Amino acid sequence: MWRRQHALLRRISPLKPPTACSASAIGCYHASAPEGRKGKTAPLQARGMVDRFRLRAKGGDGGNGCISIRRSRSDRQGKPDGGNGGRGGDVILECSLSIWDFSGLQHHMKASRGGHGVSKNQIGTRGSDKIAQVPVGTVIHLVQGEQPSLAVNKPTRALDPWDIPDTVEHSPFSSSHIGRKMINDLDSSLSDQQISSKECTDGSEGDRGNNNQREKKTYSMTEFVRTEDYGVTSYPHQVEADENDQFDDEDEEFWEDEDELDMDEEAKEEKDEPAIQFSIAEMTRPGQRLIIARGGEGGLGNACIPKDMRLSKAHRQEEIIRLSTAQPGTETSLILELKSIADVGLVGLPNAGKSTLLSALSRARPEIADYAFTTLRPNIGSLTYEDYFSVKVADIPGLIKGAHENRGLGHAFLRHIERTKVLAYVLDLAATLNGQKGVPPWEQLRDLVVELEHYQEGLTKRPSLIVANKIDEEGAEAIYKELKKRVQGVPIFPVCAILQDGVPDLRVGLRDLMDASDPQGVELSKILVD
Ligand SMILES: Nc1nc2c(ncn2[C@@H]2O[C@H](COP(=O)(O)OP(=O)(O)OP(=O)(O)O)[C@@H](O)[C@H]2O)c(=O)[nH]1
Repeated sequence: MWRRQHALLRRISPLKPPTACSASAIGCYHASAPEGRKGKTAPLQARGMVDRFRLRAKGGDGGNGCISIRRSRSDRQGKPDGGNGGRGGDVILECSLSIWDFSGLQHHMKASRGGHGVSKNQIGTRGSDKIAQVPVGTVIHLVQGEQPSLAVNKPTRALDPWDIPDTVEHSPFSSSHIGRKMINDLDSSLSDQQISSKECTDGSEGDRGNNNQREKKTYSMTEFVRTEDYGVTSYPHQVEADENDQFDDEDEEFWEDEDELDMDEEAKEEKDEPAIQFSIAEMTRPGQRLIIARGGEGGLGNACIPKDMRLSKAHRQEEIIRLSTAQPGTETSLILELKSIADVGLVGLPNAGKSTLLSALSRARPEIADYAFTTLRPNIGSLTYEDYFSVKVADIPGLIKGAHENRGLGHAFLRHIERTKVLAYVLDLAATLNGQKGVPPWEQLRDLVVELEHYQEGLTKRPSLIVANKIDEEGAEAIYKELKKRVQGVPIFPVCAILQDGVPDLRVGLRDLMDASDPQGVELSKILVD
């Protein structure tokens, strides 16, 4: 049990889980106090952000077509009247502004299967889709399976009974034309079977066909898209609830893998790494939808199978069985990663006043307290200028010296500033004042630059400025003067975030930096440290 929880914690956080065998500690980040500031540390709370998530998804299998003969007094020989099976549901990710991280997601998601066809030409129900909401800025890495595709809203042709979801409908006619088209589509999809399932990674042919080709022919409103950014999309077959899914437990193979995944998580992740296709898609706009696993097509009912197939009786029987068998849904294994999208990234040691500054600059109200690691997840605020120019500012949890060795909260959150255009180093002028055993601001700056460079080479070359915070504290003025002497090349703004002193100038400074044609980053050689 502990082993599984341990593996789970390792999976969602790059940090080492607590060593004590306490179930209550699961899900908490172990945050050590920064150097020189021991004593007050954040209480361990199970509210850490989940910004990396491993997800396995399976589309619902299609329902089988029905083979049935309807006889009557006047027609002793009878006519085929078996309905088509319904299509399985899709697993869909939807981008939402109201979601912060992946903590609400399930590691395994499965859409429900389509209903089987029934006699009297009744088609099976379409399986319900499974929709999960993810935050804006979600990047998707493909570990295994099919490329996800975006659902694009396009005018579609008139619905025929095959398209109507979630209903058992009477098919008005068993059109042999439709039947032939479906058979052709089915044949082409079977001949193009691709190896997508886990069992087939060794290159041998698998039973699972790639539904994509057939899918594209039958449904014209979906398109294969890679890493492209579409606007709000909608999907006509959406059904949220999956509670009454009578078929959920049927695919045991899929759920059996859960144990395997948890038990050998670390080993498996390492093994999988080389195969990962990084950043295959990004979800950047609210409402955007991405189909990550497709439902399988339903089998054909014998009413749809044309009589004039020129086959021997035995072969015809075989062919009918083949055509009436539904296709399985596709399976995918993904890693979701959250990279916030902001223009300005606030970086600083814990307690430097980043969250206070964010609340002074914007309407964001992050948690503020006088202990280190109050911020456990990134906060984003919006700074709007008089000309309605808007800048997004991200406040990430504090960095400490040695973060690249997994100290403090480590580098886990730096991905949130990877995309920012401008960096604002928030330095605490009061760290060494009033008997505090903190680090002087120029050393804070050096440590931050080293950590950022450890995370990503060249990151500190971005346009940067320095916020010398807590200028209101006694003795801070002298430290500020010393800082100006010791650091060259970037603008420094003295600020008291708590009273909002110097904040208007900082706003202008940030704007100038965004607009500047040749702004500079912080260079280690231009920081004088004893
Ligand atoms: N005197 C003074 N105190 C400040 C100022 N800005 C912030 N503080 C205080 O510094 C402490 C830490 O502020 P936070 O905004 O939580 O600092 P942080 O950098 O977000 O801290 P982490 O969440 O640990 O990363 C709080 O007690 C604030 O009230 C300031 O300008 N002057």
